[in-house]
Amino acid sequence: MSQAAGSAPAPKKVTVRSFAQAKERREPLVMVAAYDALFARLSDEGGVDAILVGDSLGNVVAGLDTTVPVTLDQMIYHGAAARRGTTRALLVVDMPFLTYQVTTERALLNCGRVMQETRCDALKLEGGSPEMAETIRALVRAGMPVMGHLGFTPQSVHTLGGFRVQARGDDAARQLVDDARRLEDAGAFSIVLELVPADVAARVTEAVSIPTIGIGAGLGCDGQVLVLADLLGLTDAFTPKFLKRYGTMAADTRDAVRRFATEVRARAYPGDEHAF
Ligand SMILES: Nc1nc(=O)c2c([nH]1)NC[C@@H]1CN(c3ccc(C(=O)N[C@@H](CCC(=O)O)C(=O)O)cc3)CN21
Ligand SMILES: CC(C)C(=O)C(=O)O
Ligand SMILES: [Mg+2]
Repeated sequence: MSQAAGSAPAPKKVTVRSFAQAKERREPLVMVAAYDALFARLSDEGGVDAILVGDSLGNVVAGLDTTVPVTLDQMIYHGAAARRGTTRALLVVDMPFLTYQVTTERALLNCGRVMQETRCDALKLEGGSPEMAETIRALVRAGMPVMGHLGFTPQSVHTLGGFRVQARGDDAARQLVDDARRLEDAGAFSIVLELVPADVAARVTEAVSIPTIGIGAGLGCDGQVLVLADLLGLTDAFTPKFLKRYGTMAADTRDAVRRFATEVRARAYPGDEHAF
């Protein structure tokens, strides 16, 4: 395709195919979780490969303790907003609790609604049971790309007994490898590995030909994901070991609000230059 003189080449749109190629070429994949057009656009411009409309929006946006109460309508609202800010990155939407676990038929209908109403590129589902694999197989057959999610699966926090590292020990590690192979066999194009020992995540990554995206899973994964608000330093009460903050936006925001308040109270804002 021709290119206007002087303009930078248009970055190629990321697809599930380019995800597979990244693993073959050993090029790390970069994903962030973002929930609206504003932060999706900034992430897209920052050059991420994928934007996840995560159900972590329950924690970050809605002030909940877990992702369990997040609804399908909420995911659709945020997914459609994030779509409007995303041009290059692959847009993935988390399916929320109980919208895909009951029957394969209900999963197909709910996932289809999310794809049609948000125009996202793919969906993410938690879990690696044989039942979940069969649901994923049906979704992929119907034309819906699926990213899996293993290790700590936050929608099961109550049965897992808290926010804890998973697959510690040889039996649990073997189980995780089996689950990952089952998801690959069912047609998942990628797998998030959350809160897993680094050596176990590396074993899983070697055992499957689809890319693994880690969060609290070490350097041996094929890519990394963080919640954008966390990496920006907006969520300063959230302090898991895996988190590295690349910004100080919580402090920056409080400071900016304080300065605005100070200037309003001092009648220093608006100045003549801000008035008509
Ligand atoms: N803002 C935000 N960021 C996230 O990464 C995130 C959410 N929300 N909500 C959904 C899930 C929940 N997540 C969590 C929540 C708590 C821990 C946590 O407390 N981790 C301990 C593990 C302790 C252990 O077992 O050793 C840690 O120190 O990392 C980790 C991930 C990740 N996801
Ligand atoms: C942390 C990522 C993987 C996620 O599932 C979310 O943001 O909801
Ligand atoms: Mg999630």
